[in-house]
Amino acid sequence: MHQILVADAISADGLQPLLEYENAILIEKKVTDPGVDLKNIEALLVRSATKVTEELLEEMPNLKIIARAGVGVDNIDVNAATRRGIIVVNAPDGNTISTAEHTFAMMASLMRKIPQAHQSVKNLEWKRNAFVGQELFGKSLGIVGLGRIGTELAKRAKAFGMNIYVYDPFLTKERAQQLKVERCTLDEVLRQADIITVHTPLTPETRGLIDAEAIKKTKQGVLFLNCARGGIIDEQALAEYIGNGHVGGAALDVFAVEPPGEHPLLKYDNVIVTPHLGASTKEAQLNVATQVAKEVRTYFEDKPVSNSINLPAMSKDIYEKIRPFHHLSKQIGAILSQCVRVGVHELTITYAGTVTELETSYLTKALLAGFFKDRIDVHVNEVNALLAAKERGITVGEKIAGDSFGYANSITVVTKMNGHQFTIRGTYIENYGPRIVCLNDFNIDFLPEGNLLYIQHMDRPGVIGRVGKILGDHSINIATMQVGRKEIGGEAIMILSFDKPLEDPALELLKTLDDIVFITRINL
Ligand SMILES: NC(=O)c1ccc[n+]([C@@H]2O[C@H](COP(=O)([O-])OP(=O)(O)OC[C@H]3O[C@@H](n4cnc5c(N)ncnc54)[C@H](O)[C@@H]3O)[C@@H](O)[C@H]2O)c1
Ligand SMILES: O=C(O)CC[C@@H](O)C(=O)O
Repeated sequence: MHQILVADAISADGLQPLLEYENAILIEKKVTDPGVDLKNIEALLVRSATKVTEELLEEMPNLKIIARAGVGVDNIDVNAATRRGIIVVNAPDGNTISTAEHTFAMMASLMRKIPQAHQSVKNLEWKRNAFVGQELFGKSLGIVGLGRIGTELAKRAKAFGMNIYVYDPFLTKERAQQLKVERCTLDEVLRQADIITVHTPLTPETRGLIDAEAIKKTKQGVLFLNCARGGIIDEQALAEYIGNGHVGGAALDVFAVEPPGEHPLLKYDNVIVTPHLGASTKEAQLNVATQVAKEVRTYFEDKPVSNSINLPAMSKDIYEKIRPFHHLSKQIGAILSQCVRVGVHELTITYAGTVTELETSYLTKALLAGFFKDRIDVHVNEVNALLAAKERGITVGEKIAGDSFGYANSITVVTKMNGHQFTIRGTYIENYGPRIVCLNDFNIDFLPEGNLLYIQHMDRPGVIGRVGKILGDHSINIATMQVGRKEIGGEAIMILSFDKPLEDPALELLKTLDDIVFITRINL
């Protein structure tokens, strides 16, 4: 049973895919609540309240997936999760419309002073002259960050007759033309806009993007909106420029620290605020909860997740194509690890034939995950495989080759250690399955599954018989046996498979046989 901790308030209807999943137990508690057994939690579902820090991850050794029911993952230490092989997924578009609508509502409210007028009437006043506003029509809206939310906002602002100026380093000319917005530098946006709104993620680059220097360049009376993340607009600078009258007002849904407490910005009448409500609609909460619940279930069903922050995205169709090679790569890595029981410093993986049409970097990571599986304490998967190799000084190379050795496809790994090298090649044969076709430069053909024994020996009469006798004496049934050699009388190999793991006494006796060069169990 997978234990899933729902640590923040997440729509119960949206959690349905997990509630209906017979292999999961849902625990709806905060991470700090007494009695929560963090050690056994395998999936953690959060919004923005729970801070998923490295310290928290240390207390959760079995955690495999963190799901953020929303867009921003700045409350999650993604690097720490990646190091531990924990997949981080989010719900990137479930709350786009709600947040764009909220930003629009904040902009309209700020321009028409609706919150202030509302409060005044509630205070039994009737001051019609005190709340003269401005029209949106004909005004210039500067959008910093034209992603999902920025784009939806731009469409709505266009419909209100606003002129849109956008700064987004990743916005193409074609896309700007299509959306009928003007592509500008940040300086141009700052100088031309009557209202400036930010819709970027909070990153080291965007933190303080709108600072005192930037605000100085804006028009007298400019209005600022922040419904993205606190900190993109420097709050101290904003307070200073509202205080000196240069900035005409601001509408803020987010703060650098939430809740903001006694904050200098809160004392100004021309600053309107909401408590991080951008995504707080029934529709958005249902969307994001359903998206992440499906992702977590998909993950536990061993299928590819679609919205991972730290794994390449893959559609179901692509995954179906890559799946057999993914399995083969893992098995190759595991065989390599068990055949080469010394430290390695270089691994080169070469792909040839039909497999090259797929995302081979994902296969390389799978091979490394198989390689590290029984070698190191850390749980290694496709998320942290490259990092695990780097941390251990292993250079990983990936190549595409034209020659697939007569097969429709081939995956070959060559590893280097102490002046030697070891090669394994596998292929996937349609309607037949995965096969290992080369092991330590010997041509062979075996299924990489189950309890195997790899014996390298001299090609002399009687060796196979003596091996068979020892196994028979220990009541070990040989399920399959494949042999290969390079030349008559030289070295040869045999790969045996058994119905149950080979036990130590038989292995030790086999090692004493003449003509045996190398022998090792391979458990897959
Ligand atoms: N208030 C809320 O409740 C709420 C709800 C949803 C999202 N958000 C916030 O809004 C942000 C945007 O969401 P989205 O779904 O539109 O994300 P998105 O990824 O679709 O868009 C982000 C855009 O920012 C641009 N960008 C990145 N760095 C930039 C930079 N230095 N300067 C200018 N542009 C830059 C990107 O190119 C991208 O187009 C999220 O990261 C999240 O923090 C807040
Ligand atoms: O969980 C929320 O309500 C906030 C979500 C929002 O900040 C996001 O980044 O998606």
